[in-house]
Amino acid sequence: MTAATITARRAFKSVPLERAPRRPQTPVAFSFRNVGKKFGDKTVLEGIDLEVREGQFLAVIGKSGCGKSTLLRLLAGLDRPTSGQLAHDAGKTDHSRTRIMFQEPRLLPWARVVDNVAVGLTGIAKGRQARDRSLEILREVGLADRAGEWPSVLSGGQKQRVALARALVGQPLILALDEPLGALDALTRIEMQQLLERIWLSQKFTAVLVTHDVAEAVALADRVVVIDEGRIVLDLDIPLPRPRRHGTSELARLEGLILDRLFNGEAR
Ligand SMILES: Nc1ncnc2c1ncn2[C@@H]1O[C@H](COP(=O)(O)OP(=O)(O)OP(=O)(O)O)[C@@H](O)[C@H]1O
Repeated sequence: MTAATITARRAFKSVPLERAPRRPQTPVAFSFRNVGKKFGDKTVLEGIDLEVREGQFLAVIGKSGCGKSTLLRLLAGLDRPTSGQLAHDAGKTDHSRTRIMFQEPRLLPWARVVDNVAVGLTGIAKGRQARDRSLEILREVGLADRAGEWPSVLSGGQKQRVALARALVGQPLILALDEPLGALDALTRIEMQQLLERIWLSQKFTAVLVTHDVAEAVALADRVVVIDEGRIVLDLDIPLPRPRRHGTSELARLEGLILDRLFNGEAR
C-alpha cells in the first residue's frame, strides 16, 4: 500500500474530518480560525478551520455555490469574515503579498502586454525597473516575444498567461487562483497546469486553487479540501511525487475518493 493510499484511507475513516499533522517545520502561510461568512441572512461559510503552510499547494473543490470563491475572496482581502479570524504569517492579517487570478484574464485592452503585466507592480516598482521585471516574468510564462502586442490579438490561453505573469510579477507569498483554467480547452488547460506547477516549484509561493476539476486538483495539489454547504467536509493529503502523469491509477483512486465525498457524502 502506498503512502497516498494510507493517507487517503486515514482521511476517509475519519470523515467528516481528520487533520493529520503536516510538515510542522514549515511556517504557517495563513490560517482561518472558525471563520464564517454571511450575506444578509444567508450563511455561506461556517466554522472554517484551515491552516496552510508556506509553499503548500492547496486545491479547494466543491459544488457550485458551496462557498469556494467566497473563501478565496476572504483570503485575498477582497471581503471580510462575518465571524472568526483570518491570519497570515506571524499572526498578522496582511493581504499585501497575496495576489488573485480569475477565470477571465481581466486585461486592460488599451495597454500592451508588458504594460498589463506591470500593473502587478503598482506601488512596488515603476519605469525601467517595472518593465524589466515584467519582461522577465513574461519570459517565464513563454510570452516574451508578445510583450509589445495588444491583448486583443492573443488567444485565450495566452491571455491567461499574461494574467498569471501580472499576478506573479510582484513576487506574492500567496497566489489565490479562482478557476483560472476553467475557460480553456482541454489541451491548453493541461499545458497551463504544467506551467503553473513549474513556476510554483521555482518561486515557492503558497498556492490556493479553486477548481471544479477533480483531476486538476489531484494532479496539482499537495492537499485537497472539499467544501460542502459552507463547511470543510474532507481534507486530503496528496503526497505523490512530481511531475504527476495524468491517468495513473493512483490519481484515479484519489479522484474517486473526492468524487464519492462530493456526490455520495462518503467513500465507496
Ligand atoms: N456579494 C454577495 N452577496 C450575496 N450573496 C453572495 C455574494 N457573493 C456570493 N454570494 C452567495 O454565496 C454563495 C456562495 O458563492 P461562491 O461564489 O462563493 O460559490 P462558489 O462555490 O465559488 O460557486 P461557483 O463554483 O459556482 O463559482 C452563493 O449562493 C452566492 O449566491
